[in-house]
Amino acid sequence: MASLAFSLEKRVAISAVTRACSLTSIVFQNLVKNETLTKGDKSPVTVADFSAQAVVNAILAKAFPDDPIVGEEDSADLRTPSTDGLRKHLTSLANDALHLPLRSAALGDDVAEDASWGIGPDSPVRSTDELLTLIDRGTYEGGPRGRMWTLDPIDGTKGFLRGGQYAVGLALIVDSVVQFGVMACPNLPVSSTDPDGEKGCILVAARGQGLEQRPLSNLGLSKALRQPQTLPPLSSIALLESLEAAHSSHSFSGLFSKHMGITAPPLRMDSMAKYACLARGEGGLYFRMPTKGSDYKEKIWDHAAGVLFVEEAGGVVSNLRGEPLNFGLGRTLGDNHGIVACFKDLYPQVMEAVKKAKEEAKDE
Ligand SMILES: Nc1ncnc2c1ncn2[C@@H]1O[C@H](COP(=O)(O)O)[C@@H](OP(=O)(O)O)[C@H]1O
Ligand SMILES: [Mg+2]
Ligand SMILES: [Mg+2]
Ligand SMILES: [Mg+2]
Repeated sequence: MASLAFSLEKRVAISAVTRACSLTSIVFQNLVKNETLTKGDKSPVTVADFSAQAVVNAILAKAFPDDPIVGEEDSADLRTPSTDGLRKHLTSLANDALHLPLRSAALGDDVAEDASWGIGPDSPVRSTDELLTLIDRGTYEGGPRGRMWTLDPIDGTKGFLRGGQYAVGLALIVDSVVQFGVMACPNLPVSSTDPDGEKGCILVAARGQGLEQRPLSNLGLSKALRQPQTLPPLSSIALLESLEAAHSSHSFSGLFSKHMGITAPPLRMDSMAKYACLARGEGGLYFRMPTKGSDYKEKIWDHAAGVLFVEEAGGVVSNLRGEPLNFGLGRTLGDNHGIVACFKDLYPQVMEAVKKAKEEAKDE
């Protein structure tokens, strides 16, 4: 990334998501069962989701005080007497992450942190009330105009709980277009060709400036990423999809794969790490189809950074009608017509197979 566009956003965002990851790892190692709540929509949320949102929002609030934030979590469930213990734990986790030593320019100027963002050992201690208020900075409604951040403090909470893939995802949207994004994936192998090797990476992209990856263990080590430029044979393509059958129809993706001529088994994993994998050249295709009868609307924080990564890596993302995803409709992507992301050259074939799979599904 040679250009200076979004260089401050990049330093701030890397600082924020890596500090959030330090606390999610600690929580995973000491996971206390009664610190996982079930939300109104029946999905899980843990003390790590809330604390990570507080940390990222605290840093954004200092560095970009005028920018609104569309974040997944809010503090309502934390303001009841039964969550006293959880609130206390959140307060210590968030303060510990914000007080970690400042990372200096020795790592490289583009990741050097700044004490004016309210971080480092000398930064103030935040009270529980302040942290709950910071979580609620994420309640912005979104919309078509202006600058806004969108944050998923833990994407793939189910993956996080089972020791699988999860991500901390943060993106900057300007006038409905995702311009900048970061994604930290603590359980993702640094090298796709060495699945048993070092795990934990952060991917960063700014529109028009490409995609890069750094190991979480050494933020100074940046590597540019691009999808392979030549279309791989269909026999080597695997479809990336949710592990959770309730999040994406596995039966429809099976039909679709048949019409595509994909023979490899699907690559199922939790979270937006699927976008990171695709952008790194793994799989070749990411597919998401609402289950029958579902009225779920996709959330902007689940897709913003990932869509930018795939586009910067030379791929294409659309809904299953062939329309681009619209990040200017509010907190959701609007009516849910599924999502597909793939190599550009593969896209016409993909849309043809979607059409055939839809026709076949109609007859079932
Ligand atoms: N019925 C549903 N259909 C599609 N996505 C859903 C869903 N219920 C929850 N999700 C979203 O799926 C995300 C996880 O993505 P994936 O299925 O690719 O692992 C969840 O993010 P969180 O874990 O941040 O809540 C949640 O936003
Ligand atoms: Mg959630
Ligand atoms: Mg999510
Ligand atoms: Mg989440």
